Amino acid sequence: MAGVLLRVVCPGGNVAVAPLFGFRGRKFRSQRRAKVPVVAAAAARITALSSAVANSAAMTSVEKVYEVVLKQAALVREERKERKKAVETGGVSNWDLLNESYDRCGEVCAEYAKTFYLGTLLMTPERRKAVWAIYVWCRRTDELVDGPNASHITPKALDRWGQRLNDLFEGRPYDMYDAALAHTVSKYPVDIQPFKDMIEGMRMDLRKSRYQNFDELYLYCYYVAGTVGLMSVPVMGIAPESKSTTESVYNAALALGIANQLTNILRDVGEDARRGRIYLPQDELAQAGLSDEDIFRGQVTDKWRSFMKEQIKRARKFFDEAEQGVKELNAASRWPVWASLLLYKQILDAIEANDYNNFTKRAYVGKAKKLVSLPIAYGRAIMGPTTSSKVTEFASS
Ligand SMILES: CC(C)=CCC/C(C)=C/CC/C(C)=C/CC/C(C)=C/[C@@H]1[C@@H](COP(=O)(O)OP(=O)(O)O)[C@]1(C)CC/C=C(\C)CC/C=C(\C)CCC=C(C)C
Ligand SMILES: [Mn+2]
Repeated sequence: MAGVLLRVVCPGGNVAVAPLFGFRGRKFRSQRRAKVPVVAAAAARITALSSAVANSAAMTSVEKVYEVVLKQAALVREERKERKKAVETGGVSNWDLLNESYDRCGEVCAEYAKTFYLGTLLMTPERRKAVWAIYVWCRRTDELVDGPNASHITPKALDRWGQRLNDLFEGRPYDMYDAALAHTVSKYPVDIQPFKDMIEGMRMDLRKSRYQNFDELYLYCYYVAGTVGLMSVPVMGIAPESKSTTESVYNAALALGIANQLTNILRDVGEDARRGRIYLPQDELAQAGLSDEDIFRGQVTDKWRSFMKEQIKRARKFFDEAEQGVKELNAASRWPVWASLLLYKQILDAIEANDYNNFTKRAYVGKAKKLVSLPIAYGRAIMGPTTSSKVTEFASS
């Protein structure tokens, strides 16, 4: 019987291995996917194309990332066709332990990310648990380079984290948190690629503290945040009545991640500079007559205001692109995603309200505005997919 073994490191270091849940004859998604040769062929063709093309140095980051989006969309599109019935959830032999794993993920999400947690409470219980599991893995990955032990992290440690990810996707989770994600990826058509790419983003954070141009910054934003969008779409679900191409929905999810990360960078300029990190593109700083020293000095000048206005304008463009895709999501997912989008986007308004002083003032959205955003998000969420038929599905054959 294929099963998920929970490897629990006990006090004193010995490892207990407990069957968490056995899938009676069930194949894990990665094994099950082999049953769908079309998916493997589509993915192989796109991988071959993307690796051939990706070798050409001329590819921009947007083109490189779009290759990933095409592959993700192809995988999900084929799974949607194959998934004739609701995903069976049987075969789990220890629901209590699994539900405790999900509950622990929910506690971490509530503790570390109140805004996202608020969004997940607007979801169906099944989707909420899956997003909690994804959130915890993302947070743990970010904490490797952003958390209290960041100074000890090495590329080798990231290699081990990547191996642990492979094990998780193959149904061998290391701990309770991994077990929740192992169940989530066996239940939803979530692919491992965005998770691997997020780890690549952490490698980038280890070796890079400056970004020469927006092409470099875009790739970083894809790695650490656009990936979250790609991870989330299979769980959020695309509305059955949507006429949009899968690629366009994935592009919107990618755009939301990019928009969030750009906003995060603009919010944390002072905090990041104090850690010796400047994510803002060097060429754009120079064009605005600004230097790293201006950022370390932390003075709000007219040059800085003018530079920040352009940066905020670009971040808003990515939010606008993301908004095109939210209405294509499953009805049950639109409210939390609208809420999360509107709340994060308002950080840009807060930076403007602070007269662009993101050196010493942390822009945030107050409780009143958060509360007002919920009914506004609900009103947006009622609007469903565009009914006009769009470009036919990308010909993956
Ligand atoms: C309801 C909802 C949107 C849920 C998504 C929750 C989720 C899985 C979030 C993961 C966030 C995370 C911890 C990622 C690790 C790397 C990281 C820290 C990314 C930055 C997030 C901000 O974290 P925080 O505010 O805590 O910042 P600090 O670490 O304190 O500096 C990021 C800015 C990226 C977050 C990216 C997203 C939430 C993208 C979400 C996109 C979707 C859900 C796609 C929706 C689909 C369409 C079609 C639009
Ligand atoms: Mn962080």
